[in-house]
Amino acid sequence: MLEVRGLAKSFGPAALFEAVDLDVAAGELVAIVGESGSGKSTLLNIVAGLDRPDRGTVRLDGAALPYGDDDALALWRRAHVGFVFQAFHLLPYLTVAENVALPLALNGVESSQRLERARAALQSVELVAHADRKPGTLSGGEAQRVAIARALVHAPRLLLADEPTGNLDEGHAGQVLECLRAEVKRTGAAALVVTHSALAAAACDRRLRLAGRHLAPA
Ligand SMILES: Nc1ncnc2c1ncn2[C@@H]1O[C@H](COP(=O)(O)OP(=O)(O)OP(=O)(O)O)[C@@H](O)[C@H]1O
Repeated sequence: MLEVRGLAKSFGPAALFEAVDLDVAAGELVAIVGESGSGKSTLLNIVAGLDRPDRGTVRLDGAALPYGDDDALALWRRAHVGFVFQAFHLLPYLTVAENVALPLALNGVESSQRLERARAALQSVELVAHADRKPGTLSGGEAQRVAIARALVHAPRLLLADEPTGNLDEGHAGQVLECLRAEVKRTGAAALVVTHSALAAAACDRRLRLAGRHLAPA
């Protein structure tokens, strides 16, 4: 479903990576590991349409990302990508359900349908009982499960997670990884998980290492 071919990126004279190839199937979780500074987040950002490659192509369901057109790229990202960040990035002044509904508003879903879909997404991550609370009252693990519900509420084809367990202790990390895995399998999204955590990498179906400017099985 996700098809990356010959991807290259440099900042300045030294190449961060070159000729990166990557395929991710529907419902598959692939971990990207590698030393700090090897370019994992940059690779994720290029696949997300937040950054552009110097060379190479990224295709989703056969369609190439429109890197040459800012407006088309923003629309593509909004419709097809769900993002989970290390620091959750929930808006503190909105309720949990309102946070989860945000991607629906951005994608033009009618307001009458948004709350119902947000509650269904929260049901999937077993947090519907917390729908009316503010994010500040949740544990880290709960906050990240809300972020997973928000990332998937608009049924994106691609789920991208950058250090999703980086702010969690091992117990919460385990719950979040179980949730992430179950949700990816349920929705059939293709998932890329950038991580330094052996626990998180082990929860994925495959592990790839970015090192020496190339991506290879870990
Ligand atoms: N916009 C930018 N301009 C210049 N250099 C950048 C830019 N973005 C990233 N870099 C550099 O590219 C290198 C790779 O950064 P990146 O964040 O992709 O690495 P990473 O493998 O995700 O690291 P970490 O594991 O520490 O998060 C770093 O040396 C970083 O300073």
